Amino acid sequence: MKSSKNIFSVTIRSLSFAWQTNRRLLLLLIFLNVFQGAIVYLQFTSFSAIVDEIVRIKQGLSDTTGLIRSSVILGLSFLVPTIVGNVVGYFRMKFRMQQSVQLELYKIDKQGGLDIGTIESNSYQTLLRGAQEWGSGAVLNLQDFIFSSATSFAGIITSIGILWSLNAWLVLFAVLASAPVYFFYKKYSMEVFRVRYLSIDDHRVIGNRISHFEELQKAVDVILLKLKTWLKDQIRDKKVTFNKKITVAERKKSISYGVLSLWYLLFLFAAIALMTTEALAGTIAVGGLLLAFNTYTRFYQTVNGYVESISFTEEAARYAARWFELFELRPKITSKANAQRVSFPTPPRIEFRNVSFRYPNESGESPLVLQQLSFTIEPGEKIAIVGVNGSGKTTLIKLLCRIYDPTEGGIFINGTDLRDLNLEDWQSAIGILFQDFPIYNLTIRESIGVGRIAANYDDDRLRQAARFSGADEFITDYDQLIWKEFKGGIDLSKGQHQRLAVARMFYRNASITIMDEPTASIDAVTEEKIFSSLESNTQGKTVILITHRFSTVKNADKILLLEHGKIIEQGSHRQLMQLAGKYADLYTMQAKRYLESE
Ligand SMILES: Nc1ncnc2c1ncn2[C@@H]1O[C@H](COP(=O)(O)OP(=O)(O)OP(=O)(O)O)[C@@H](O)[C@H]1O
Repeated sequence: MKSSKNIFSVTIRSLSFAWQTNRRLLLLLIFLNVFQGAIVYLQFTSFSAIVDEIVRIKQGLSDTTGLIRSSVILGLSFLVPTIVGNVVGYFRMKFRMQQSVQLELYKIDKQGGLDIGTIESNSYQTLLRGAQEWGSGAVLNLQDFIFSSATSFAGIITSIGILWSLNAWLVLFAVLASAPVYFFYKKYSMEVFRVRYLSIDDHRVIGNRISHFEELQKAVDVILLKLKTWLKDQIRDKKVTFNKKITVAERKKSISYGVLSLWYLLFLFAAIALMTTEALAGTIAVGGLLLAFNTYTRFYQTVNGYVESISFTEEAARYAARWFELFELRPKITSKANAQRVSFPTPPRIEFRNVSFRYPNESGESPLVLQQLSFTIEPGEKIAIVGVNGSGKTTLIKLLCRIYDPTEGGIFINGTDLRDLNLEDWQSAIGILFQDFPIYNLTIRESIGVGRIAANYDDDRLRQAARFSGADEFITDYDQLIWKEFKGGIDLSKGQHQRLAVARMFYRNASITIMDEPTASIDAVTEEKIFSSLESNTQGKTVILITHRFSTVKNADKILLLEHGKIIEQGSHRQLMQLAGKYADLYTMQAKRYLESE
């Protein structure tokens, strides 16, 4: 019941999506499918008319006029569906392709507008995996179901009409013969289906294990760590278990179908007995007998086919529902309706006032990762944030970029609460390089240029950014594609990728530049070069640097030391060293290790 409700509501939504994107084609297809469902019965009626005409001619009761007319109709009843079938095939293909593009674009549109909190939530990820399982095919299959329903309904109604006109008992027999079909499909066909789809996780594991033999990085470990047998055993075990389950389900299905066929035959015999008795009594002609038999068997086939498609569609509906749930998601971090439009050609004053934060968590309250943070960043200041792993450094800058909003307290930009500023305006004033930055499979020009698309890949600006980051040392051609799988594409080392990412930040040239471990994979010489470029080219701009290398923070105007989400010390390097607290300890420890290793 629940699944029928689900299939119904999701099918209506897929219909409404199709209606919004191409209603003309949708209506045309529904009409043509209804036509296809009904026209086949014209073949049966005209054929039975031919038989009756022949009998009458033989008995000398008629001339050939009726025979010729019925023959022409029979010919047309074969010709027209063939033509219509081809037309329907073409339009269905066109419709499917159009819908598939529309669905993907609509999904991207929705996903692109979401906030990070939603994207990283478990429920969103589950939803996404569900939607990806069948891809847009899940929704397209539902739309196909609408068309096949049109054909089936037209067929069922026409055949009931014909059977009724011949003998009302035939309708009862046909309905009773078909009645258990749904139950059998639901129980046994779906069982096979369910085994397949419940094994999706196992198939995922199999796919993952196979990937160890196919992907270069993993294949290296397979050879060096001798993982072949270990992986092969896992693949075999999963496959054998799956095969056993599917064999059991298939066996049950074929036995149940045997029982179903016997039930059908029972009513078929009853129908044949009824009709032959009538034919012998002369209440119906031989043609009528033929028509009854053809219509009766066709009715059963149509119901059978339709029920099978319902079972399949119920499964598709489950996945299609994920698509529609995705479409309904709304970002939680948005601009207020009356948000203040701003632009920051020069950096603003930033103030954190008693900011506390916990990550959104669907399964209960997560711990506070930032607690009562209060500090200011004056325009043009160079700030460094240091602290051990997990102390909250990255989280702090995520709040500043308004990827999340504080749980308590507020961030004030030139005195205005960040939540009252236009989100896009604020984010376009910031350039941020995260430690796990993305690698773009683009050309070098694009890979740097995406830092500010609006600057339109300005050549001088690109070259300057590459020089500042040290990326110019390995760039020979700005149109070189960084994608090894493509012909002529190249791969870069981790550090080279990071240099490009830093170049992207220089190219962005934002009023507030934030860099989270920007030189983690970069050699010492280039690191030095990047920091001196940063110093000389960000005059008057605010720079926030997160790092574990204390040697790189000495020149910062202000250093914040975080521990367990709290600022435990803040000040310049000199002030903190004089304080002789935790910062001084950490700095001295690192410096000592350098000196010892010399
Ligand atoms: N998306 C998230 N959801 C839930 N908790 C998170 C998330 N990201 C980070 N945390 C938690 O918040 C705390 C602070 O993490 P954060 O990444 O800010 O630390 P960090 O100081 O930048 O660490 P590192 O030096 O390792 O980069 C950690 O305990 C971490 O587990």
